[in-house]
Formats: sequence, structure tokens, C-alpha cells
Amino acid sequence: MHGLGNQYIFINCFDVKLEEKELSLLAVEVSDIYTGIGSDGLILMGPSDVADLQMRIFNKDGSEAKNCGNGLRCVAKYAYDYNLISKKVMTIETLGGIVQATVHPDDAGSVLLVTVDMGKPRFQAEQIPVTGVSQEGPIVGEKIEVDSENHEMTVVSMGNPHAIFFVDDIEDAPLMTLGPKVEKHERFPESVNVEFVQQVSGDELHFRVWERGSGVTQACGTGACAAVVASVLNGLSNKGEEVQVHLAGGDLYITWDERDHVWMKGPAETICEGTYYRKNQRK
Ligand SMILES: N[C@@H](CCC[C@H](N)C(=O)O)C(=O)O
Repeated sequence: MHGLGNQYIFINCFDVKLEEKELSLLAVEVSDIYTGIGSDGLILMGPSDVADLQMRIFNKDGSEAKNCGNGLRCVAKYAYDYNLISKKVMTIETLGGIVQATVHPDDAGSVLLVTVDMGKPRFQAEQIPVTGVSQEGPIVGEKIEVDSENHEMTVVSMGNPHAIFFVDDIEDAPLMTLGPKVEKHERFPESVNVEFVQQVSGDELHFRVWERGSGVTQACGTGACAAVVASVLNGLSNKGEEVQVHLAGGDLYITWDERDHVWMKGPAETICEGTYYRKNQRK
């Protein structure tokens, strides 16, 4: 399935039990475009004690992340389409917290659009985590040195960490150069997702992402949420107003509301389904 081209392999773990120690390797294996299926990572859906279902997300490099916005919309669609959950509003447990997703089926009953209440952004340096921060509270306009040059970033956690850089022209954003260097920068002990944002107006921005553990992807839902929060913190957008975010794979609509919750609305699509026989288990 994919959300705006951010593509994952989804496994229904209500039906199958996978070995914990195999998961990271399985993510690397299925994500490989040449020797696997090809994706930005692996997502597992299973039962939860505290929500309607649980989502776990592994990046392409096998690292486990705590949240995934595009993945959440796909999980909600899958759960509704395959009747795992028979209600339109459902709660999903992630390692980054519990979120609430609402599916919007069309007249034929198929879910094309999903809204997710992503909860509150987090700003404390230890929650992100980021070190050497020179300010209390939201981390805005924070200097970071890369190759002896200073850059300004805003740092936000949406359950997973994001460093946002504002640029004048999205086409010239240093995605391939600054992206990997900031991702692995020593100030981010757990690495970080890196986003570039060109503000068009208060309610519109362009966005590109270098994802932790996956590199350049077509879209990042948590990243788009973090970008809108960063835009409000920098005085470029207004709290309570919906912002249209243009990603490489299409548009998301994000609102940081007066209750401090971030809402994400966007599409989710199924590509195909089937059985994957692991190479080393084939008979
Ligand atoms: N693409 C996702 C985020 C996936 C996890 C991320 N790479 C991380 O390591 O935190 C999204 O849509 O949010």
C-alpha cells in the first residue's frame, strides 16, 4: 500500500505470528527493489491491548521507528476494507503513542481518504532526542553546524524526530547533500528525519524529505505534520488553520488545532496483495 507514493509492505499479524528477531531483517529483505519486493519499509498490523489495533513500522534499513503518518492512513484503510475493524473511527497504537483515525469510504464503500488525529507535537530536547540545544521549549531557529557551515533548523517530534529547514526554492533544496548529513549528525543520538520547506503562503507550502532509515521518499506524513507545526512556530502559518502541503507524491492537508492536536488528511491506496515466500524458506 502507499500514501502519496510513500510505499510499505503491510503484513496482517492478526493471522500470522512473526519471530521478533527476524523483523528487522525481513524489512531489509522485502524493501530491496532488486532482490525483494521494493518499498520504503515494512509495516506490521496486529492486535493491541490498549487500542483497536497496533501498528509497527520498520524503515528500509531495518531500524524500527515509532510513528508513520502515511502508514497510519494505510493501516486504517486496510483494517476497514478487510473488516478487521468494522467502525469508521478507530484507535491505533504506535510506539509513539495512540492515535485516532477516521476512514471516509465513498458511495461504493471503498476508502480513499483517511483523517488522523496525530496528537500533540513534542518539543523537549530529551523527547526528540537532540543534544546541545541552546534554548528552552520549542526548538526554533536552532543553529546546526554541518561541514563548517551553520544552518538553522526547527526540531519537532511527532512521536518520531524531525529537523525542518526553510528554503527559498524547494527545487534547490540540498536534499541529497544536507539530508544524509543531518540524519546522522552527532546531535541526534537516534538520527532524525530531515525536511525542507518552502513556504508559499500562510496556508500552503512545498515539502521534500530525506527520511531516517529510508532516504528520499515521495512523502512523509509525520514530516508534513512537523513541517506545519514548524511553520506556525516560525510565524509563517496560523494555528487552527488548515495548510495544504505539496509533497513529491501529492498533497496532504494538515491543521494544528487550538487543543494542540495535529490533524492530517490524505489518501491511502492498495497496490496489490499476495503471499511472500521468503527466499531462505522456499522449498
Ligand atoms: N514515512 C513515514 C515515517 C517513517 C518513519 C521514519 N522514517 C522514522 O524513522 O521516524 C511517515 O509517513 O510519517
